[in-house]
Amino acid sequence: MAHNGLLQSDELYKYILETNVYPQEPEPLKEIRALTASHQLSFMGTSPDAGQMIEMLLKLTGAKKTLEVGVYTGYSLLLTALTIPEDGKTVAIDVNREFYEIGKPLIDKAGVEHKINFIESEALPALDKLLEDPASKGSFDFVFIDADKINYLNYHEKVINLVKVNGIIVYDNTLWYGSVAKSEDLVPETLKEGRTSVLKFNKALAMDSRVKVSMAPLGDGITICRRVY
Ligand SMILES: C[S@@+](CC[C@H](N)C(=O)[O-])C[C@H]1O[C@@H](n2cnc3c(N)ncnc32)[C@H](O)[C@@H]1O
Repeated sequence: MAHNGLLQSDELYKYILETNVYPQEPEPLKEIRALTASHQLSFMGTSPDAGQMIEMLLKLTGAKKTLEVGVYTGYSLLLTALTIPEDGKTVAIDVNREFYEIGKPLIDKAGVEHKINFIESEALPALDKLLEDPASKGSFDFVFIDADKINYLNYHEKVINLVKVNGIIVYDNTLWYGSVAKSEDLVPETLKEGRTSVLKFNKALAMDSRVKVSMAPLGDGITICRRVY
């Protein structure tokens, strides 16, 4: 989800984007970002600075088999498909196919659609289905969660069993526009529900011995988890 200025100063964020995010952003990602900019929910798109970190993690871990929950128009999905190897595969779940169809022509143009298995579904039953398949359990190198915040803890309980030991799970929006660090009376009404979910999630994750976590102030916060056992 895009940054809205609460987390860092606009000047600093602009500096980061202009200095090393935009110059390194691949052309297909620039195109999908531009295409999404006119959509009424464009604030939902993954921030390019968070995307840059995801690309680095995918490369560093040599990720070949990945899972994404929350596709929207496909910025993070296209980034993943461009980054994993030619024989890599990514399973992408979203309840809304129409959003995915907006970006799909650019995914096709980039020639990476053969790496993508898009599943149109509510995420929890789709994850349960994956868990029923012995070949999926503990098999994913990398998981990206970027859907409804209220379910983050539910998603965590599923994907912790889908990702490999030492595999990575990245959660988006874990600083919720910077609202997590503000007292509730200063938080706009529209952010309160998400803030409550994110606060609960962040606290639970910090106590979870199955993962080691690192929170980074990219976009409006990403939490990077490594499955320990
Ligand atoms: C923040 S957007 C994802 C942004 C995307 N990662 C990108 O790079 O542009 C959240 C997406 O999650 C999907 N979503 C929300 N709740 C969901 C649910 N319960 N199950 C599946 N998808 C869901 C929405 O349809 C939306 O497309």
